[in-house]
Amino acid sequence: MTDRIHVFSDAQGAAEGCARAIADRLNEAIALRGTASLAVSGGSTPKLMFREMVELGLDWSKIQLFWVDERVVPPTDDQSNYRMTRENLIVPGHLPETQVHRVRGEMEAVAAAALYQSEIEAALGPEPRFDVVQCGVGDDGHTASLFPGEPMVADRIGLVAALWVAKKNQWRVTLLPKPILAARSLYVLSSGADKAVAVQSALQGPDNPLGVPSQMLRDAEWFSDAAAVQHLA
Ligand SMILES: O=C1O[C@H](COP(=O)(O)O)[C@@H](O)[C@H](O)[C@H]1O
Repeated sequence: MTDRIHVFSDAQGAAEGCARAIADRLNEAIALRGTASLAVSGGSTPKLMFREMVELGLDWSKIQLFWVDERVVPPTDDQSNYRMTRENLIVPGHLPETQVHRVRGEMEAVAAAALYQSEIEAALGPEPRFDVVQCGVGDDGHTASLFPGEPMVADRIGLVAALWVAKKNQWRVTLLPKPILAARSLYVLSSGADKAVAVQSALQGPDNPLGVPSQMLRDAEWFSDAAAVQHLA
């Protein structure tokens, strides 16, 4: 294991470690540039991290919040990444709505992706560099909404895409690798024994980014509990 992998005894510890690292990088960006940008992932893993971020007292008036990916569902839907973030970070942390740049999941997917890209470009320019991108890893090795077999994992030009994810029977909108890998700090939060095989494949498996899209995160900094890294050598 390398020093880029931070291992904690449990999911709460990993979430706190990741939250603190994110907060430090955002505070540094604010001190340097007066503003900061953060793109977060969805699913369920970031909930603990968001609750910790609320406690850290960040100056959200200076932080622009984006998402790594979104399910194309209304913002009130149980599956909405925005809804999960709203419940665990935006409302309890009193984030100003002006700082929140959500994917319009209630729109048709291609139009939602185009609108999201234009919102990113308006905030960060045509070659966006988020101060922090926080990714997750699915138990199948996906990251963002780039699932195994998705050729867009090789795209190094585009910023945002709409894509049909057959295994989820769902449209998604996702950041593409270029803006993810261009982040000033790229963090991965992964916890739980159900992630152990995916984490091992991502970090130490034979090179196969098409089959294991989270391999594109090999140079990122990882925050994991012991269960998720149990197969790492
Ligand atoms: O579908 C998604 O899954 C991944 C992993 O979610 P988790 O709940 O297993 O941690 C997530 O990173 C992504 O944002 C989400 O849309």
